[in-house]
Amino acid sequence: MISVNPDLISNEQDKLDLNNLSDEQKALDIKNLNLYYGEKQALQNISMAIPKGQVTAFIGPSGCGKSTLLRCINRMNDLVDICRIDGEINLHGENIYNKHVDVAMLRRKVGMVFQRPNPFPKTIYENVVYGLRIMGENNRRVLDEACERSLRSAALWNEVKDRLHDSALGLSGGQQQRLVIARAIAIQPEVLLLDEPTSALDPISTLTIEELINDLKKQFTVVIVTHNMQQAARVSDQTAFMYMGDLIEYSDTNTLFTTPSKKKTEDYITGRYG
Ligand SMILES: Nc1ncnc2c1ncn2[C@@H]1O[C@H](COP(=O)(O)OP(=O)(O)OP(=O)(O)O)[C@@H](O)[C@H]1O
Repeated sequence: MISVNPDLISNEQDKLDLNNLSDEQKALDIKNLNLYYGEKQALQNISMAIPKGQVTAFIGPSGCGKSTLLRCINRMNDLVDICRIDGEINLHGENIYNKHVDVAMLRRKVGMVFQRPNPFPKTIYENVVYGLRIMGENNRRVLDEACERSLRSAALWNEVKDRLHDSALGLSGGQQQRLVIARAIAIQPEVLLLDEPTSALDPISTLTIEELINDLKKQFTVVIVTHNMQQAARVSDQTAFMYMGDLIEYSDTNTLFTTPSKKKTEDYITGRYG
């Protein structure tokens, strides 16, 4: 049995009705999304609304389309030549797949952190302020403030404040992953996508990142892909279970792990297949 973080087991009346979120409550609204890699369809008619200021987890067996769906949210799949998408992902009521959408601008609003920490071979400071510099910000005071604020938000400030000008490559894996999170949040995105952010980390670093995720949702909407059901149960407010490109069940995390409504979900969470 998967144990759900008791902090997340809210009263019935506090639960969001995921099928009837108001526009103000929605960070993202995915509608009838289909995705094909060449001939192969990898996502089938996905519709779901992702609430603001919460953590939403995508879970499901390997190859079910979790990362593909996550990558759709900041159009990372545009980089895959054979990929074709129809349907909508609305951010502030506008479909991010509309022709005139500036993808660089979209990725400022929707940041992403990958499985393996990928700091640039630069100093800790330059990693954090990288996005701001690209946006043309060179004011030292602004950069210093953003650096400290982002490192504090990423729970890394105390560990690195005396070596901001050392290479980021000298940090441990867990510190590097928090640095990459600091880099992603320095430009103050609205949504943070985390693609298996702890799968390359040891248990202590994993715990630190999970605690961090809980804090990040005070400032950002977080969407996380995880292989690890316990992790989804610990960190997310709602969970989407996917299977072979279909969204099988999407509900608040407590309900999904304790009283799933679909047989496939139950089989998965009880370990009947993985
Ligand atoms: N670039 C690509 N080209 C062709 N097929 C792809 C590509 N990326 C993913 N796929 C296929 O799409 C399907 C979904 O893959 P995806 O990586 O989204 O699954 P996943 O649920 O994240 O899996 P995992 O947990 O193993 O990372 C799989 O069948 C995969 O082989």
